[in-house]
Amino acid sequence: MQVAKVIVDVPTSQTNHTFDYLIPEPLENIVIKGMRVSVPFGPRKVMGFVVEVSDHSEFDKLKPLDEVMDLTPVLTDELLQLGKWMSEQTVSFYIQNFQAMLPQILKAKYKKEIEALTDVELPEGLQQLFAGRTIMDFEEFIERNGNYALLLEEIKNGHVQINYIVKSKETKKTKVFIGPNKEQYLLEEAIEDMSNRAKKQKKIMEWFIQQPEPVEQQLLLTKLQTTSSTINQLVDKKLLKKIDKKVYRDPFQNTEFERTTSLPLNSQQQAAIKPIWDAIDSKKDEVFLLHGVTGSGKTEVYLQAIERVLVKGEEAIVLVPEIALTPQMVQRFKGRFGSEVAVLHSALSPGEKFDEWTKIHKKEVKVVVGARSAIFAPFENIGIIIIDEEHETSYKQDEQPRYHAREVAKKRGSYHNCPIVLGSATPMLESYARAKKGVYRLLEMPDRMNEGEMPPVEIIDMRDELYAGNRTMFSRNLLDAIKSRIERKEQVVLFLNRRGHSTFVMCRECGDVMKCPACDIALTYHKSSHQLKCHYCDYQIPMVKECQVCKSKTIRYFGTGTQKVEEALREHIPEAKVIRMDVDTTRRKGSHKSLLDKFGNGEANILLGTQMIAKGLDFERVTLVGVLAVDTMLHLPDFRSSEKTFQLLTQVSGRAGRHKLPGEVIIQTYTPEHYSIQLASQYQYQQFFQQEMETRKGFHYPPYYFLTLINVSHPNQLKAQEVTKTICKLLFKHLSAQATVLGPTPSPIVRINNRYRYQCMVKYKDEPNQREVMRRILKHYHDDIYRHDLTIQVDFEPYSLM
Ligand SMILES: Nc1ncnc2c1ncn2[C@@H]1O[C@H](COP(=O)(O)OP(=O)(O)OP(=O)(O)O)[C@@H](O)[C@H]1O
Ligand SMILES: [Zn+2]
Ligand SMILES: [Zn+2]
Repeated sequence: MQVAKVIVDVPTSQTNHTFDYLIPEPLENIVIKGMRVSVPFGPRKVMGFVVEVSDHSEFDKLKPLDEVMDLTPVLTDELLQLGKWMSEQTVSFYIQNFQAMLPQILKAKYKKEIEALTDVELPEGLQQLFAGRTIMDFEEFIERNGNYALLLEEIKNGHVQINYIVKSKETKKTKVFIGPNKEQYLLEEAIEDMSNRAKKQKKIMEWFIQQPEPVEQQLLLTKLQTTSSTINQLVDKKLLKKIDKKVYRDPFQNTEFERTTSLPLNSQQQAAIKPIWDAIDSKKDEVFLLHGVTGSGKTEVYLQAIERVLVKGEEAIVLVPEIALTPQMVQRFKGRFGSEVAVLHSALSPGEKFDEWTKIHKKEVKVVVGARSAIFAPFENIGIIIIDEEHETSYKQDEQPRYHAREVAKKRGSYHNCPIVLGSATPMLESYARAKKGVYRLLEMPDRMNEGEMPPVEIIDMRDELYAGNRTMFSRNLLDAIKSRIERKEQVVLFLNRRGHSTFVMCRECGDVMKCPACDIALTYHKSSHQLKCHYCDYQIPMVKECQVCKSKTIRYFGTGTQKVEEALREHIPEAKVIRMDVDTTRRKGSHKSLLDKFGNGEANILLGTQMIAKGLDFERVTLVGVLAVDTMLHLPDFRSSEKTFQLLTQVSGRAGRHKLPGEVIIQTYTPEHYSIQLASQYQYQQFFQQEMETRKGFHYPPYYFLTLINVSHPNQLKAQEVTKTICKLLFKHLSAQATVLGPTPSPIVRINNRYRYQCMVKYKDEPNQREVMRRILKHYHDDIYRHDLTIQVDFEPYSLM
């Protein structure tokens, strides 16, 4: 008897354990760990993951499982273990974690087919079923009682493969390839016979004499500037032939990647890479923090570390934040490692994502470059994991499972005995503190690659502009500077902060921002009740009519959009050609790249955009970076707002003067004295670190304390509040006396979709049993959650406090 222990796709706290199913005889030894199966569950059939196969069960009368959904496991042993660990860490369901590791498409309904890949005779049992076809439905295989063992064997031998067919436009693409239909000397003869007028035809023929490999028709058309009718004429003459080829959907198919080779490293790069190489060679799961200023050559260090890994026959994962996963970034990895690289990010269609994942699964690639979820790449021989811009908050998933890619990376690192490299110009406070304590190994690259200085930063006090009668969003200096770049045919990057619209209130005379006396957090203006509130504690006051400091009546809420800025630019500098990049202009697929290409080609003077232009861009002619409204970020109700502002300013400034032309940065602000702005303008990471650490210590924030945030929501306000209150009480009772439990407090956004939201925050040093307590709380509310529309979200080490 064989029994499959299955985690079923029914995410509730009462089904969060394995269920036993009998493996029917024909599937014995076929069903193995890591495969998905279809099983009866109550009246339904559901999908489930096999996490173990055993020869006995504590239960009698087992139901048999229905069908296998995969013939090769989709999750490795390591990933199964990892999923279990993640579910414990994040207090989420096992099924959520396993699902999170797979491409979306595998969660949808799809059909499977079996494809014979060879002309060689297959074993009889299979050959019969195929009956001369190359493709057969998997359903048919089951109906006709096909032999699984035989099929598996042939999959292993590479003679057949399973294709997943999704009933939509996401199916595998076929493409028309053109290739020679005759041997080379016959083609040469044919050319001789052609009339002189057939120039176009000759050109194509010459191409295939040079290189006889079939090429995609589309590529041929663009390369040779020819037409499909010309090609068809040659096909009709039987000189060329058309071949239908199944191809992976390759999002970069039309991009050609110039191959690059390793650059000789300079001395600071050498010093940084040496310990990484050592860890690779000695298979040590050390965590490195590579702190290198913008333009210091971190990416080259990554590339050469990966090279070392590939030479050993091992694999590499590189994580890049979504918005930094620009064509320029992809280019650098594809340029160095070519078709060894798979790229995973959210702009890909589900089908494209699946194809990239399949390449990894089939071990056709050795390197994956991708956003957060690429950390689950099903490699089995990892030699290094690199996390670029490690301070980015997008590495934490903000829905269950709320995992942080850095923590998952460390876990995988210790499984594979490989180093982890965290890179940043502005490491997260937590990371730098760990490096200082020796938990991570610190590698510093303080100088820019081009020997250049960091571009000088000028801070403009917008209050002075106001006094001088300038009520526009551009200071006089910024306008002049932009005009001079346009004259000199240089380029400008204008950055506008998108986050934090109209939430905080500031005096335009003296720049004072209203803060909570107990939390050091900007108060948030609530339009509905006309109040100012603190989102960490209960403090609230009516909206003020005049500034508390200078008594001026010029109190304003903050917020401007990119569109407004574009209009204003047109008004003040009519001759400027502007490319605007924001959520609106980049919605269409490929528009991100085409806008950047346009800018790179010099088709515009100014690139105006939000967060998405702050990172990774490297344009030679950009000599001026302007920052329009940093204040919106500085005063978000978030204890990390100073840190985020510092990081952002440093990143944006890093876009200027990266090559031969010297750069300049202009920051406009109403609070020029703020230490984030001051220290960012002087590129003083160390001082910033020290000062910010003091603040965090004083207010009991990370890295001195850990936080846990519990968010409760319900359509009935009283219910949400009551539940939160009870949770606070329970936590107070069951956690140690060292933990502080704050709340219940209304969440910063009190109502979303007619649901009221309350939160409770725990600050603690060490609470080993808090996860157990949280699980018990969730279990306690099981009924309310599944029947009465209550949600409780638990977020350990939260990044978003909204
Ligand atoms: N050893 C080297 N020799 C010559 N040029 C180099 C070398 N290393 C890097 N460069 C070049 O220096 C420039 C900056 O390097 P890179 O983009 O890797 O820096 P970075 O630290 O990743 O920057 P950022 O954090 O701003 O993205 C690039 O144009 C890169 O090609
Ligand atoms: Zn004032
Ligand atoms: Zn407060």
